[in-house]
Amino acid sequence: MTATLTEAATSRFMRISEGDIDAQIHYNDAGEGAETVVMLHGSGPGASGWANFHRNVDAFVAAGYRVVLMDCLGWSKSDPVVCTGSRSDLNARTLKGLLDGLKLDKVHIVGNSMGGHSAVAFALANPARVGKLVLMGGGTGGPSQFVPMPTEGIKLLQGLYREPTIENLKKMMNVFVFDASSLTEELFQARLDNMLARRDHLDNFVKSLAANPKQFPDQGPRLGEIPVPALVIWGRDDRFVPLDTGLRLVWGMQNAEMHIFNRCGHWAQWEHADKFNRMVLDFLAH
Ligand SMILES: O=C(O)CCC(=O)/C=C/C=C(\O)C(=O)O
Repeated sequence: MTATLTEAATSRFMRISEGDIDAQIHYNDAGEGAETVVMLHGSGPGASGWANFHRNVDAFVAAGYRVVLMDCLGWSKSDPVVCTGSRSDLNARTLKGLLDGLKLDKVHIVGNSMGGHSAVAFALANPARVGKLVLMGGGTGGPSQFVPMPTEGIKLLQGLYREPTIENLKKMMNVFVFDASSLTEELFQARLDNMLARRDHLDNFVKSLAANPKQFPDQGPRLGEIPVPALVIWGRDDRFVPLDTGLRLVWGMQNAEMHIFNRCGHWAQWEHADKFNRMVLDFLAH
């Protein structure tokens, strides 16, 4: 039986020099498999690889994968940044620097929300380095055709960056998931602690938005360049990035399929962790 992994035991740092990036990156590294799965977190205040994927790491390591959770610049224990261009491209360049440092030629990528946007940017810039893609609630196939943008969830997220209070955090997280009764005081507190530990990250996100409100440009016109197998996973009740933007990804990519969970918000990997883990592991293996 595999022992439960901890954030502290898997925590690592690396200095990265990649183009205009010269920064220290934090990541978690677990397992020793021949194939590696990189997991990329979303853009909420206090997000991190571990916060987003703590219900998934064990299952992937137990299935024989090495799992790397990269904390993007501007989140968690990675260096601060003000991003005035495409944050998807910035994250993709950072990931390239990390993979070069780890001497990993090819990886599978699981991206949550902003992580999905960044995974698509990485696949477009480094096509030979991606095995399979799993995109959950993200990928930037363009704006929703049905839901006013920015969505209710994104407005709450930006409000929380501007005023990082427990009240605003609860408002955002209640919209995050389908079943808000699954959110515990312990989870709120952990997220609040993460957020307030790095006020510089919060301030920098607000400055980045002021400099460039379109941090995640539409990659829709280039989706057809992506040939690798892609599994698109969405929550029917996603109030951050609406379901129809997921359909556009399946429409655009050469080799994509989609699974929609009902009774599921923006965090499928957490709300439906067991089924998510089984489905993604099956997709990676076949
Ligand atoms: O603005 C977008 O399109 C992306 C929004 C996003 O990444 C939100 C993610 C939130 C989390 O996953 C989180 O805070 O844990």
